[in-house]
Amino acid sequence: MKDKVVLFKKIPNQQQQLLSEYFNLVCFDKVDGNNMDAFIHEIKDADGLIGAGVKLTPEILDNALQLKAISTISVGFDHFDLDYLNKRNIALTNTPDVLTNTTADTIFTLIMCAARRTTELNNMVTSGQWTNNLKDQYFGVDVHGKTLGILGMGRIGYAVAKRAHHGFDMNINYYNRSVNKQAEHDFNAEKMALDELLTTSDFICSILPANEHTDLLIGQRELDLIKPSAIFINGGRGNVVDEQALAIALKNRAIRAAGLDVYQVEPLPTSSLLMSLDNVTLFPHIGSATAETRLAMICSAIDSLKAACSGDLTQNCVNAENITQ
Ligand SMILES: NC(=O)C1=CN([C@@H]2O[C@H](COP(=O)(O)OP(=O)(O)OC[C@H]3O[C@@H](n4cnc5c(N)ncnc54)[C@H](OP(=O)(O)O)[C@@H]3O)[C@@H](O)[C@H]2O)C=CC1
Ligand SMILES: O=CC(=O)O
Repeated sequence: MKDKVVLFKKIPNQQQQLLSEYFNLVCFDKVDGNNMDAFIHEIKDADGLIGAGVKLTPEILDNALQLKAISTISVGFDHFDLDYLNKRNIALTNTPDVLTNTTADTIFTLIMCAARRTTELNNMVTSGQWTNNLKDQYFGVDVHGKTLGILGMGRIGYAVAKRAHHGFDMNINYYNRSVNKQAEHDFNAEKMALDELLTTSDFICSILPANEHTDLLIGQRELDLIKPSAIFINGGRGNVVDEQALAIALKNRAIRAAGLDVYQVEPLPTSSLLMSLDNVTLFPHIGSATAETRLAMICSAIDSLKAACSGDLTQNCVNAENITQ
């Protein structure tokens, strides 16, 4: 008999068809407060779940009595309680690698936009205020040749460093727990303590995942260490940074500018101070959002779910070592 799988995100028909050939499939285009009861009813006898954008709490998953595997269509998995999944012996798979280059492209776009003030200048043109040759008060700063400090030299950090080093002649510093020998070899990257990286970098770029050690890693004390001429980028997770303290630092020009794709609360509330600042570029969490990459993520998530449901935990299973077969 086929395993029962509940899909909780709209995916293209072709990929949905693939899933239904392999599994007994139940589909939800999305799950929210309006259809949570129906979703909970369907997961009661499900073997697998696949989707994105829903925080599947222990309270919800307690209803899924025979669940073997969850496949999240994202590389980040901080919206799951891993200890709980381990206790329940539920495998969790994610989608690393296929989104690395696209996310690095997005992060580099933020670096460029923040440095060259593209949002501010675009608004100036479209509001009809471009009436003369621009004075130096509108000039940006160079990116090439500067020092980039990367928080989180993992897959995406490495891909950002590659663009920065080879494309823009940037010096690369990084903060990580482990040494990234590849980055040190390929880009002459230097591993540093956090404080040293913050005080010496012209661009600081966080691509850290959310975990208990990274929560509010960049608070007021750390922001105070950043050079007033420096630019702060966050493409990892919003809870790494004290967003209110960052907004105040930007407002006071204690930091030149910022480029953000992720926030403590998403979607970013309209009441956020960040919304009223002209020295910040705000993206709506679109790091991996190209047509090609989102499709690749869906395909990867399907392959990993098939593997995990059949007992093969070698494909992108983040808690393989805690699952007993
Ligand atoms: N904006 C967007 O749309 C996207 C955001 N992301 C985010 O980017 C994150 C990174 O993705 P990816 O590069 O593939 O993941 P990796 O696991 O390859 O990289 C994460 C890096 O962070 C480091 N790290 C983790 N915890 C700490 C810590 N406490 N202190 C210092 N360093 C730490 C890790 O090294 P070490 O453990 O040795 O310290 C590792 O080098 C994802 O988890 C996700 O949250 C990903 C894709 C798209
Ligand atoms: O934030 C996106 C992800 O894939 O993680």
